[in-house]
Amino acid sequence: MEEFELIRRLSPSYYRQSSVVKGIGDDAFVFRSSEDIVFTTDTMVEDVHFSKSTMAPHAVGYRALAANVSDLAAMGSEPAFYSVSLVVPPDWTEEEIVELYDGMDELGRVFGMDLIGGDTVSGKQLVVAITAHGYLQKGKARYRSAARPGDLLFVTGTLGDSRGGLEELLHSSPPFSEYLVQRHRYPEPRAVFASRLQGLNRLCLNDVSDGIASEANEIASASGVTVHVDRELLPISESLRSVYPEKAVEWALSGGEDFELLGTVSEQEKEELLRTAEHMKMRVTFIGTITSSDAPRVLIHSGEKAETLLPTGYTHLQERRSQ
Ligand SMILES: Nc1ncnc2c1ncn2[C@@H]1O[C@H](COP(=O)(O)OP(=O)(O)OP(=O)(O)O)[C@@H](O)[C@H]1O
Ligand SMILES: Cc1ncc(C[n+]2csc(CCOP(=O)(O)O)c2C)c(N)n1
Ligand SMILES: [Mg+2]
Ligand SMILES: [Mg+2]
Ligand SMILES: [Mg+2]
Repeated sequence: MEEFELIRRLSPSYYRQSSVVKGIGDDAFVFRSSEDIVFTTDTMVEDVHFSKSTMAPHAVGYRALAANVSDLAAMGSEPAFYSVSLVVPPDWTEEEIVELYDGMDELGRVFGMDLIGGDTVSGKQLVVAITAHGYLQKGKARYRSAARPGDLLFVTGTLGDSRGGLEELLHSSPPFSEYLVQRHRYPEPRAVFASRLQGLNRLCLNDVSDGIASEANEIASASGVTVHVDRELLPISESLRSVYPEKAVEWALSGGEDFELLGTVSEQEKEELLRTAEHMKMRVTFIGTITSSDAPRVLIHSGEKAETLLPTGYTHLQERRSQ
């Protein structure tokens, strides 16, 4: 495999976004805009975010882009572009890299996104670093700091399935549940839902990459509020409950990589949010409330009992913290 020939093979033959001025092929990409623009970047590394036993190249590409689209959704934006920096180890073939790009394009197509450039270098492990861009109506970015006392806490889809799927892939052959494996490999970032909510006056959004224990704490800190989560209301799929009954709640809280949206909405705008979800046949579950606070935190309630929910979940570089 040779760098320039690979780039030629990976370059799109046309662009879906009409704002493209100069696509792949010069020193950089150019587009024209009069709207607010969102930029985000997330990276996937072999043997950290996936391994050859958990995911085929197609799913690696799909999920690397899905993680980025999920952050565009969490800002309320409409996905438009992505660029890809690739570190390719010797054991990955050209066909596997092409498959990885096919996986990205499968998701890119859903949102009308264009691949607009990137970089290709050789190295020891596969690394896919994506930067994605989205459009926003002016002033409509959905911040973690937008939660207010009296809001309702909601989450899209179901939680913990991705962690269940990973367990299946690492420890159970054949897997008990194809559904869980699919949810791990092919998450559905909620960008259409988020961009259809641009009419709401105020909305707080955060996407679930590390688990809601972590994401709810980010909302509490950024907004200066207490987030209350009701353990009994967590949306957990039938599959996860039946295959991993003892682990389901723990993984719903801190399994991570669900790429659902966790957010807060006012009582007044709740109905519009629900109507939008129903129209898309997408599950939205209200799982708690927001109250004012001098010390931002997350409380998890179970019947009469309430305890602090700490931001547990996957944290990179954790072993270096004490150094
Ligand atoms: N190495 C870095 N250099 C500069 N900014 C960074 C770096 N890593 C993260 N950030 C910034 O920190 C903020 C939070 O990033 P973080 O990656 O935690 O969010 P996320 O993408 O929602 O979470 P996750 O990576 O778990 O999906 C973002 O504004 C991000 O751009
Ligand atoms: C082979 C393999 N081992 C472990 C995991 C679990 N995992 C890796 S990164 C992450 C959190 C999100 O990362 P980030 O903060 O970078 O978005 C999780 C839950 C996996 N997916 N594959
Ligand atoms: Mg990130
Ligand atoms: Mg995020
Ligand atoms: Mg992210």
